[in-house]
Amino acid sequence: MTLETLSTSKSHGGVQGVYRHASAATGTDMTFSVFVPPQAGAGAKLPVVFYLSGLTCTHANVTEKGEYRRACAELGLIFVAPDTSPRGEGVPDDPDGAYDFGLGAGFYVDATVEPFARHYRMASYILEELPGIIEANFPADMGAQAIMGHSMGGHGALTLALANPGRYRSVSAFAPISSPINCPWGVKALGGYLGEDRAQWRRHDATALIEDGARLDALLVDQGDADPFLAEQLKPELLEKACRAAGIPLALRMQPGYDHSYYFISTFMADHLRWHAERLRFR
Ligand SMILES: N[C@@H](CCC(=O)N[C@@H](CS)C(=O)NCC(=O)O)C(=O)O
Repeated sequence: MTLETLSTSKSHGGVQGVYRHASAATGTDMTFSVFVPPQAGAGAKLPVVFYLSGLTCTHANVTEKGEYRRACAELGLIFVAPDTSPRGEGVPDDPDGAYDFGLGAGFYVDATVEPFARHYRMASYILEELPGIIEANFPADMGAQAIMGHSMGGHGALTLALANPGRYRSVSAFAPISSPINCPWGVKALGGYLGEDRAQWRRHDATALIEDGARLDALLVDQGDADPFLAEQLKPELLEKACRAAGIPLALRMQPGYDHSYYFISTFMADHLRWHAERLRFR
């Protein structure tokens, strides 16, 4: 596998890069960004935080607006930001070009329904292929991985962590889709990618996974109370109820006045990275 370097720039003493490769998982080229902090070098292996973005995003949204580099440089964290779907020739999109399905909206599942099953394999990409590429090309300690995400990416972070115990040492989310089987974005996406057998959907729903026995050691979630998607799509109360019943320590911080944007995310990004660093260091 050849990794093509699209750009590298020094930042906060480290290196912010953007890279592209031919993906076996998706059958397309995939682009991602990586920040390597200044602690790299002399054989040091550093913990890795994977950040999964939300609807309409590429790697670029968080890379340009997430304001994670200062904290990663202080804490010695590698920060990896993948794309949210396959893209390119032959990759099917939403039939109406809607923003909430298809391109920019892979939902971090492996699709089983045609015409999406061929390329839309974001779960395999995030869980298997991308970590292998990070391990082979960056000074990463793959025994110290964390995952976080926003909105659709918060759903991705939660579900991938819940379904793969032991893989990630810590999990956090900004405004996650808490229960896709109970909101319009999720019903459309899971139906479109997985078909109408709703029993299959539960394996891709954080709240349902917890109800069905999956566990996390702890969970940090920030949610703006002025987020326009809060009541109809995000529904943190469902996640809160499931965590309470399961005894999962959830820090759900309702943030007054904050919306769904990167102005919100960037405000609390350093808090999340510190929270991850504490759990990545002590093991
Ligand atoms: N109003 C948005 C809805 C999608 C949206 O808010 N996407 C969030 C993630 S769910 C986002 O991060 N957008 C890109 C950005 O703010 O840079 C649109 O129609 O494009």
